[in-house]
Amino acid sequence: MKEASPGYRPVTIFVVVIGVIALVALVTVAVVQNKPLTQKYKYGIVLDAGSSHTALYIYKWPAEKDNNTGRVTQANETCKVKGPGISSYASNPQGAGESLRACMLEAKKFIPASRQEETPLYLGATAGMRLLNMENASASDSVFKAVEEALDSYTFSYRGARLLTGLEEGAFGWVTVNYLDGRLTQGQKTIGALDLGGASTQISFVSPNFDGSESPNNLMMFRLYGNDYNLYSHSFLCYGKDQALRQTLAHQTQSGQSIVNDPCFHSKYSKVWEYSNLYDTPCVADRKPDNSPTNFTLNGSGNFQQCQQLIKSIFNFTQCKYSRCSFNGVFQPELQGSFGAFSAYYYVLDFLNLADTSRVSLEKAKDKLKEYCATPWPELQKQHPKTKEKYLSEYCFSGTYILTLLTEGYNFTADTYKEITVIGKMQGSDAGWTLGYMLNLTNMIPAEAPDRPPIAYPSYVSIMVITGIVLGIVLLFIVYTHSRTQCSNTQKIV
Ligand SMILES: Nc1nc2c(ncn2[C@@H]2O[C@H](COP(=O)(O)OP(=O)(O)OP(=O)(O)O)[C@@H](O)[C@H]2O)c(=O)[nH]1
Ligand SMILES: [Ca+2]
Repeated sequence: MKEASPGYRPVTIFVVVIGVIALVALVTVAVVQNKPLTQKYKYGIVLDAGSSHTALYIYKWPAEKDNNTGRVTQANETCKVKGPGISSYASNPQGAGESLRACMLEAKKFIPASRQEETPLYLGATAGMRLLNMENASASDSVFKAVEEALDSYTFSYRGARLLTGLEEGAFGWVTVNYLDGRLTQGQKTIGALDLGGASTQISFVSPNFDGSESPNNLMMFRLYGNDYNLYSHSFLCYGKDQALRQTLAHQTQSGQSIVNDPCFHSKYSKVWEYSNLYDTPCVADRKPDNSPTNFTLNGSGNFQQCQQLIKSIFNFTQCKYSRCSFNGVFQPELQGSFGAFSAYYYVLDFLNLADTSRVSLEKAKDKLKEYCATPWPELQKQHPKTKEKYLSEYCFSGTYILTLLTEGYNFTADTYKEITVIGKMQGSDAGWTLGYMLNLTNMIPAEAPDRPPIAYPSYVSIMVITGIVLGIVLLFIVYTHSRTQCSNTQKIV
């Protein structure tokens, strides 16, 4: 007798083969079709022509998705231009253009040749050039012209060099930190931005009751990813840390003395300043005493409290024509939410180990600074042999200035001080106005939220795979039961 075979008929085998092929095809198409292509990048360059120095930033983003959210990051280690800021080249404008050469060549090496022609290149100048423009407009024009000629000579797509307004500088810094922190796409709570430069300082934040009606000059309106923001921002020219220091020195040299005992510098520290040099800035020029000697000698006395008193003297708290003010009669709405503080806030507070504000309270910061300022200069030099003398000598002043600006100037309290995060880099990108500036000029932050596919890519693939497998099982089950029925029918007939 012949053994009972399963009795698969050719048609059944055909159906199974087709089913398996369809299943494999379904899964393959789902995975292959949606797999991201090998990543290619586009690039953008922004030069930050600050008062103290110029820095070059290269940004990159995936080539296929210009408009995607939160995908632009800094691509390079910041290239710092050797020498001073471009505003120092007033008497040699050509030198300003030439000074950018080394960083521009670095950018040429970094960005693939095939991408260079389409790479936008911007230069934005801030407070140093604002001051030069006030002092000598034709000199600032010449510097801009020389810089433009230099930048236009490279293969990149040069899009202009211009002076940012203080409002733009503050607002783009705010865009940068909120973009990097992923707070813009879904309309999450934003964080305020605190930027401390050499010549100016900015504060920017969203406050619920601020609509600009009381002080329209402080309003920057944005519509980003479908959300509206009324941003408050103010830039204090002459209140960056270098110009603030000059203001304190001007305050102490009003009678043309030849010796100044300065509490913001360490005991046994001494430095000779030329009067003509100190007063060579519009921030203090009109206060230059008559008949002053050529020089004065600054001798440090290292006293935090006295230093704080001295710094307070450069703020004017007496007049305010608004419902509330920070200082110098400038409107400021009530502080709101958390803040990110960068640039010199970071350099200084990080060096002084005061950057972690959740651990180092305002009171503790003051105590530590008191002790730090009281350290004699020779001892400090021994402790930090590698730190640049200029930076090292000024940390007592700078730290005291920061705490005074925040508390007396902007009205931060012990409680709200804890809400300040001191930021160096965020997701690998430096915090500062440059990224926000580029995102704005390249329209990379859409006003409306981009249309997203209803299902995210990983979920889509999972659904396709699971559905395919289920279909396969159902198919096999049908084939199996079908062949069983066939088999028993055959046996019955036999
Ligand atoms: N300690 C320290 N200070 C720095 C460093 N880099 C810059 N500074 C100083 O910090 C201050 C602010 O620097 P930046 O933020 O570069 O200022 P800027 O952009 O040139 O000036 P603005 O045009 O006013 O914004 C200046 O007084 C600089 O001299 C650093 O690495 N360490
Ligand atoms: Ca700056």
